[in-house]
Amino acid sequence: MKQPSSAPRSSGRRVMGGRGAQAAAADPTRDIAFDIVSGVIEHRRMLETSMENSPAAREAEPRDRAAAHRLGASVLRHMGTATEVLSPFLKKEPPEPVRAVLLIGVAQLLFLGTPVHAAVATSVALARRRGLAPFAGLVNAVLRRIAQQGDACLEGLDQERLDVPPWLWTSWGRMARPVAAALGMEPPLDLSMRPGCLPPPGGEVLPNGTVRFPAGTRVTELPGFSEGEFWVQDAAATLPARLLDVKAGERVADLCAAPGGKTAQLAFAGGEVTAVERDARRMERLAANLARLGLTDRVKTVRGDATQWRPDVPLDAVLLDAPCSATGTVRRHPDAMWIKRPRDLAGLAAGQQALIAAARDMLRPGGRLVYAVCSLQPEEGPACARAAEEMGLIADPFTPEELSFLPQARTAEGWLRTHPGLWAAQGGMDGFFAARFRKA
Ligand SMILES: C[S@@+](CC[C@H](N)C(=O)[O-])C[C@H]1O[C@@H](n2cnc3c(N)ncnc32)[C@H](O)[C@@H]1O
Repeated sequence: MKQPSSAPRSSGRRVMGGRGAQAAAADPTRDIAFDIVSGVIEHRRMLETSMENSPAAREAEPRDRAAAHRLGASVLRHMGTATEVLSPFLKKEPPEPVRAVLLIGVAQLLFLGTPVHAAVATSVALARRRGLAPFAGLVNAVLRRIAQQGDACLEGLDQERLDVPPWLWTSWGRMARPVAAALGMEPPLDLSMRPGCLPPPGGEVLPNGTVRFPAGTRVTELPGFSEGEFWVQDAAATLPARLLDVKAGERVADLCAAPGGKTAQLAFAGGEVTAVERDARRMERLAANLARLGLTDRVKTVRGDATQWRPDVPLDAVLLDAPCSATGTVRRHPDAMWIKRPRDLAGLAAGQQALIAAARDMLRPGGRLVYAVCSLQPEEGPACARAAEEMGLIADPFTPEELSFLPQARTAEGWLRTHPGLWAAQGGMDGFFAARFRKA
C-alpha cells in the first residue's frame, strides 16, 4: 500500500432540531470533499475551483476546509485503485454522485486510516444529505464489505498503473512509473531564499539551493515569512529562470508571470524586469508577493495579454513560463490527471506557440529566450521547442556544467526535462520542460 496521508478528523457534530438523526449531522469536511470530487469527475473543474464553488466551503472553518482538501485530493490520487476495488461489489455502474460518495468512503477506509465506523457512517450520512437516500443501503453494504477485507482488497493490484489514466501513462513513457510512484506521497514544501538570507531552521538545503521542509509545513508560520526572506517555489520551478542566466542591468520580460516566483528570481539576479500577466486576480497575488519580498519598486508589472504586449525597447532576455496542462504538478494537483483530455493538447500547444512567436518579436538580435512548461506532455515540450526553431529561433542547449547538480534532467538535445521521480529519496520535484534559444 502507498504511504497514507494524514486522516481527516471524523466530524459529525449534531445540529439541534434537525430533520432526522443522520441527515442533521453537520459534516463540512465530507460535504466539501463531495463537492470537490463531483466537480472534478462530473464537471471537469479544477480542485481549487470546485472548492471555491462549494457552498459548504464558504461557511466552513479553515481546518475543515483543509481536511476536505486533503480528503478530496486523496480520492483523486487513488481514484483508479479505488474504482477497481469497488467494481466487484457493484452489479452495475452507479450514478456519478453515488460513485463520488463511494470513492470518498474507500479513500478513508484504505488510504487515510479513518476508523471503519466513522468512514462508513459518515459516507451513509453524506449520501442522505445529498439526496441519495435510496442508495444509502448500497453505500453501507459496499463499504462494510470492503472494510471487512481491508488491505486484502489491494493485493495484486498495480496501484501505480491504475491511478494514472491510460492515455497519460502511454504519453509519459519511461517517466510513467516513477511519476505514478510519487503520486502516493504529499509533496514537500520548497522555499527559494532571498539572496543573503539564512534558511529557517529545520530545512534541508538541496543541491540547487532550494530549502525543503516536510509536507504539511505551514509556510506562514516559518520565521522570516512576513519579512520576505523567502518564497514558495518547487525545486524544479527554480530552473528555467536560473538557466536564463540574467546579468545585472539586463532588460528582461517575465511572460505569464503570476504568482511571481520566477519574477522574483529574475529581479534578485539584477534584471530590469517587466512582469506580464493576463489574469486580474492572479496579478493581485503577484503584486502581493512582490510587496512581501520588497520588490515592488524593482519590477514593472503589466496586466495584459503577452501575445499582444510589446516592450518599448527590444529585450536582452525573455522568460516564457507558458500556461499548459500542468501534468508536471500532479502530486500537488492530482485533479489535472482527470480534467485534461488528449484533445485539449492541440489547443494548448497552439497557445504556447503563439506566445513563443510573441517572445521572439520582443527580443533584440542575440537576445535569449527560455521557454518552460510545467507539463510532462511531449506536445507541450519537445514539439514546441522544435516549433520555436522553425520560427527562426536558434537552439542554445543547456550545458552539462549548467545542470551539473541534476545531470539526469539534461536531454540529448540539451533541453531540461524534470519529473516527480527525480530526487525521489529527498521528496521528488515537479515536472518541467525547458529549452533555451537565441534570436538571430
Ligand atoms: C504557469 S503559470 C505561471 C507561473 C509563474 N511564471 C511563476 O513562476 O510563478 C501561467 C500564468 O500565465 C497566465 N497567462 C495565461 N495566458 C496568458 C497570456 N496570453 N498573457 C499573459 N499571461 C497569461 C495565467 O494567468 C497564469 O497566471
